[in-house]
Amino acid sequence: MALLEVKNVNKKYGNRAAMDNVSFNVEAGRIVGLIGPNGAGKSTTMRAITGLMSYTSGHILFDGQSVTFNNHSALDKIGNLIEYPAIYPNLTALEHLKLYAMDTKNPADFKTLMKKTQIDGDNFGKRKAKNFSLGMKQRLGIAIALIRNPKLVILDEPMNGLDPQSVHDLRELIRSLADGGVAFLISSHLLDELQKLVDDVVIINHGKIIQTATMEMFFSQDQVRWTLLTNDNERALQIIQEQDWQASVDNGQLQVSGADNLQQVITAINAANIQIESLNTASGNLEKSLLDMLAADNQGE
Ligand SMILES: Nc1ncnc2c1ncn2[C@@H]1O[C@H](COP(=O)(O)OP(=O)(O)OP(=O)(O)O)[C@@H](O)[C@H]1O
Repeated sequence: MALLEVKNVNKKYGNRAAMDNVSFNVEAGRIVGLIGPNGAGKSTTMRAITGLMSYTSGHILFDGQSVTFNNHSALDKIGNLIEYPAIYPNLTALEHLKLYAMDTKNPADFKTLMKKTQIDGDNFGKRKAKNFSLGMKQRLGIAIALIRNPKLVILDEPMNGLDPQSVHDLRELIRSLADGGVAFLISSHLLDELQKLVDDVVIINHGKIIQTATMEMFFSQDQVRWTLLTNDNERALQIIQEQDWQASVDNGQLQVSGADNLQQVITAINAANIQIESLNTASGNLEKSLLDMLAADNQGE
């Protein structure tokens, strides 16, 4: 059984469906990216899972227990950074943890938690939160989310406003916590960053889930495999299409897919006396794949 099961959940604001038959699972220890354009329904979905909001129909099961607006018992095992926890300017990191642990029966060991979330270094110590950088506050927020030893942590746009080093540190932190068995559901607009982090993607558009896949599956559907620059792209395009492979010219580069291997492509182009000036194996690009998928979904409406 999945750790989190969201099944056929609907949520309406007036006549407008913010969640339209939303279904997806989160397995233990997986990092799942909830991705979609502005207004797609990401925050609404996250709020429903944390019991912060009622939903019209469907069900949400966490660790086998039902989560609704009126039933929060499962929530002891879900940490979240949706409604940002209050950070008190005059308290240190440790004082925050003590405060947030007050209503918790078995809080995480503070020392271990501080080490895990890297809020134990010289930078923290006796410093008060008013002197923390955004990245430090973000790590403290995650530490607070982890105080109940949750099995799932939900993070809404956790990388917003962070500098590249802090984004990198946060990514490493999330990965190490997931390796320790904590599952994550993360929304972010920073798709390059998300791509480096997540195991699974759930794509939402206009309140509907349009795809759920592992990151690997997602990119195996991404057809572009090689990018080539030749001294005669138009002719090379023709040659490739004659072989029944797929090709297009994009930004002055040939995008090729469908051949069994790169050598076949090179051989065919060389045989036509066309010079290859550069070539790259295209790695999957979440942003491009997502934009293509949304364009197709929006067109189908
Ligand atoms: N309290 C509310 N009352 C009425 N409509 C709402 C409310 N909250 C959200 N909506 C609408 O529901 C839809 C989904 O909003 P939601 O905030 O979940 O999207 P999102 O994917 O999180 O967007 P963003 O990336 O911009 O935060 C949007 O059309 C939004 O305008």
